[in-house]
Amino acid sequence: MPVSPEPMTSEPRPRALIVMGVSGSGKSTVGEALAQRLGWRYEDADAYHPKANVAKMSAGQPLTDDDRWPWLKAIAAEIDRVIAGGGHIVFGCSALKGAYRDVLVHGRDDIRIVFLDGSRELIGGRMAARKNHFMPAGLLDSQFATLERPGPDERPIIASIDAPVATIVDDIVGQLPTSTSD
Ligand SMILES: Nc1ncnc2c1ncn2[C@@H]1O[C@H](COP(=O)(O)OP(=O)(O)OP(=O)(O)O)[C@@H](O)[C@H]1O
Ligand SMILES: O=C(O)[C@H](O)[C@@H](O)[C@H](O)[C@H](O)CO
Repeated sequence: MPVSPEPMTSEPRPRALIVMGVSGSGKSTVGEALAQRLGWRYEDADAYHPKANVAKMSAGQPLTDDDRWPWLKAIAAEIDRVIAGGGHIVFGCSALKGAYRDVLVHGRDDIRIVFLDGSRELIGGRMAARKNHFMPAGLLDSQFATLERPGPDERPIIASIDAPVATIVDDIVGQLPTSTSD
C-alpha cells in the first residue's frame, strides 16, 4: 500500500509580523528583539502617526477611528512596499480593533498578527515606570476599552508578556509556521 505523504501545511512563511497590543504592552521592546532574532527590519507605527495624533494623545485624549484610518492605511502601504521588494518586516502597531487589523492584513496570509497579551495591572505598572514617552498612563483604560482581542479567524500568534523579553521572543518564534512554501 502506498504511504501517504505527510500533510503539508498550507500556511506560507510570513513576510510581515504585526506586533499588536495596548500602549505599554511591549510592542517596541519585543518587536525590536523579534526583528533582531529573525534578521528582519523593525518599524514602529508610532513614527507614522501624524503630529496631530501625537499631540492629541499627549494631551490625554484618545484617538478616534477617523484619526486612525489614514495612519493605518499608510502602514499597510509600507508593509506592501517592503514585501513587494522581497523584504521582511516586523511592525509594532497597536491595531486595537479587528477592523484596524483588516486594513493592515487586507486578506494576505503572509502578514500575521502577534498579540502581546497582558493584564491591565502588569502593563499599568510598566507604563508608570517608563520615562520620556508621550503616551500618558491615564489613557490605558481607554486602550483596554477599545481593544478587541484577535479571534481565531485572524490566526493570531498570542504571547503572554508576563515573561522576560527573550522568552517572549522564543514563544513567538516557536509559533511561526515552518512551511517553506513562500
Ligand atoms: N517583557 C518585559 N519585561 C519587563 N519590562 C518590559 C517588558 N516588555 C516591555 N517592558 C517595559 O515596559 C515598558 C513598555 O514597553 P514598550 O515601550 O516596548 O511598549 P509599547 O507597547 O511599545 O508602548 P507604546 O505603544 O506606548 O509605545 C517599557 O519601559 C519597557 O522597557
Ligand atoms: O491606536 C492608538 O491609540 C495609538 O496607536 C496608541 O496605541 C499609541 O500610539 C501607542 O500605543 C503609543 O503609546
